[in-house]
Amino acid sequence: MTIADELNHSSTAKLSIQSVSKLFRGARQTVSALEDINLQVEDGEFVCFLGASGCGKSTLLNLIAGLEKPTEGTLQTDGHSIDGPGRQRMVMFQEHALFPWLDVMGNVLFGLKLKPGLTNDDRRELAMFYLKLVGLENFAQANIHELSGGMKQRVALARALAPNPQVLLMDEPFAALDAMTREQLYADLQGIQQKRRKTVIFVTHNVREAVCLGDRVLLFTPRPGRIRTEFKVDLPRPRDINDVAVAQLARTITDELKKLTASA
Ligand SMILES: Nc1ncnc2c1ncn2[C@@H]1O[C@H](COP(=O)(O)OP(=O)(O)OP(=O)(O)O)[C@@H](O)[C@H]1O
Repeated sequence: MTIADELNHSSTAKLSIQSVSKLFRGARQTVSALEDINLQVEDGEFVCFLGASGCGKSTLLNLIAGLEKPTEGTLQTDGHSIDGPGRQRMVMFQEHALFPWLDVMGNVLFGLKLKPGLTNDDRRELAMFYLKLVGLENFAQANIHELSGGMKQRVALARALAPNPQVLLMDEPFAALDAMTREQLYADLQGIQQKRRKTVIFVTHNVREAVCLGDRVLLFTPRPGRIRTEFKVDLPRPRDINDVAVAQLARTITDELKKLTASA
């Protein structure tokens, strides 16, 4: 791909998960982290995984990332088997996992290191494009320790987006931030998704966050981890987390989650 292709075209892919189970076998016990997971995610769809601790949300995200292998079943993007990590599926974690010895630009460039067919100037242009997208164009030379928590997560987002992955995997990316910073990031993330549409899997415990961001919210229950039901979110965008309609749907989902967890 040329730099023009990179800038003008945002890659995305369908995700297909069929009959996936995951067992963690330990010396003393075996944990059924996921059982019989079937899921189709459309090109450019934003899907939130919601559920209590230990119901397998992160395990499923790690399987999609290729960081873990399923015990049974198959995972594919656009018909291609997922059998290891790759730059088509980038992960963003709760802790920014940035390199403190590199500046902001260096961190975003790191994500582009393995991208073939680009000159160093191309890579810098791309990195700057993504820093602008997350509102950090004036901080390219800043040190990581000079940034606030929200700014660090913006750098992590720019780094994850820069290789132009088909799928963006976000594991509670805003959980450690204060409420006001989070609200700003909800708005920004929706804006970014409008400009650079990706297939997004977003893990959260926060029901309102899921309703604010997701096209679809999947509810998980534990032991064994299963997807029990789903809600389509048809509210207009951009959504505000304090909006009455968001709060109402969040209430309905919370009630359902409580029922499911009690019966699990
Ligand atoms: N590497 C591992 N080895 C053994 N057990 C594991 C491993 N990873 C996860 N588990 C177990 O699998 C189950 C699902 O864990 P997972 O982290 O996927 O849940 P989760 O829904 O993401 O939880 P949380 O919301 O707390 O992050 C849990 O019982 C957990 O203890």
